[in-house]
Amino acid sequence: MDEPVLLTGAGGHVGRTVLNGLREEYDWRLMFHSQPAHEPEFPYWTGEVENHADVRPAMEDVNAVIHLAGDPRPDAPWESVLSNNIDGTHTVYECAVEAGVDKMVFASSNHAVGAAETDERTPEMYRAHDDFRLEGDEFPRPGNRYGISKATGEVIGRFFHDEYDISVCNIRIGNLNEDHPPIDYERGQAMWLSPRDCAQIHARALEADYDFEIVYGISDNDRKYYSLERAREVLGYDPQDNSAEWDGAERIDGTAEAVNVD
Ligand SMILES: NC(=O)C1=CN([C@@H]2O[C@H](COP(=O)(O)OP(=O)(O)OC[C@H]3O[C@@H](n4cnc5c(N)ncnc54)[C@H](O)[C@@H]3O)[C@@H](O)[C@H]2O)C=CC1
Ligand SMILES: O=C1O[C@H](COP(=O)(O)O)[C@@H](O)[C@H](O)[C@H]1O
Repeated sequence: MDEPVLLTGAGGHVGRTVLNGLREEYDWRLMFHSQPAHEPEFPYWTGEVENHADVRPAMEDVNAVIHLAGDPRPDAPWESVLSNNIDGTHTVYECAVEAGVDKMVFASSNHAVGAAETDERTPEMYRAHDDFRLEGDEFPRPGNRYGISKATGEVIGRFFHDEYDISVCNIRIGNLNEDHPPIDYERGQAMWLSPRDCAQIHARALEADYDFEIVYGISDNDRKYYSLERAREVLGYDPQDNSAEWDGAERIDGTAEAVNVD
């Protein structure tokens, strides 16, 4: 893709991971919440994603958007997710279609289906021998208000795709909080997304052809309970990492390849 790509939430953890992995690959436009500490190497804008006047100028000449900005806290209060996540995502879509953007990649979350992890299924579903999988075509089942906001973001995308024909890929991101799998946390190891797999799935989502998709964004973890089939089939995603290859913060085979964020 030669045309500019807008990255919202560029200063956050996922944003820095995507940019770090794909810096050379795209003509980036960045959106930050507030003035970044260091001068960015790409054109950038600052502001609130729920504010049309802040977002619209950043969309000019943009072909695709990776929309990450929002409140990422699973325990975020309703007022915050309503404004930052739901209203913000609606405004980003509105500005995108006004500007003629072709493609939106939206940071959805495992929490859009968090309540599928029932007492009956857990903790077995977090273990490698268990073959339960969520495919991505099931009805959302959020376990908190943050999850409601992410499921709503997917539905907002459905509307804008059907009404305005923008291509939409919702990536239900698992856990990208460290550059190694979470320690002593089976659920987190099951949904770990390594930094390089994070960069790859976003690149594939920018390059692939699709109408409206929901895929899971995790590494190829032995413990997984999210299917990677749709991401492989539609995006050509080919994850390189697996939380089972790690012992705590160290790779079992001793290689130190991968994966720093900054
Ligand atoms: N880190 C993870 O493991 C996961 C993250 N996600 C999603 O990925 C996205 C990025 O998450 P992280 O980078 O981890 O969070 P983060 O908090 O590090 O980054 C979010 C960025 O969005 C900005 N932001 C928040 N509200 C804004 C607003 N109203 N207007 C403009 N900018 C705003 C923040 O200032 C921050 O720079 C979020 O949408 C989150 O829900 C989803 C699943 C897992
Ligand atoms: O959507 C998100 O999910 C990750 C993983 O969830 P957790 O319940 O295991 O922490 C979370 O850490 C991140 O903040 C959130 O945005």
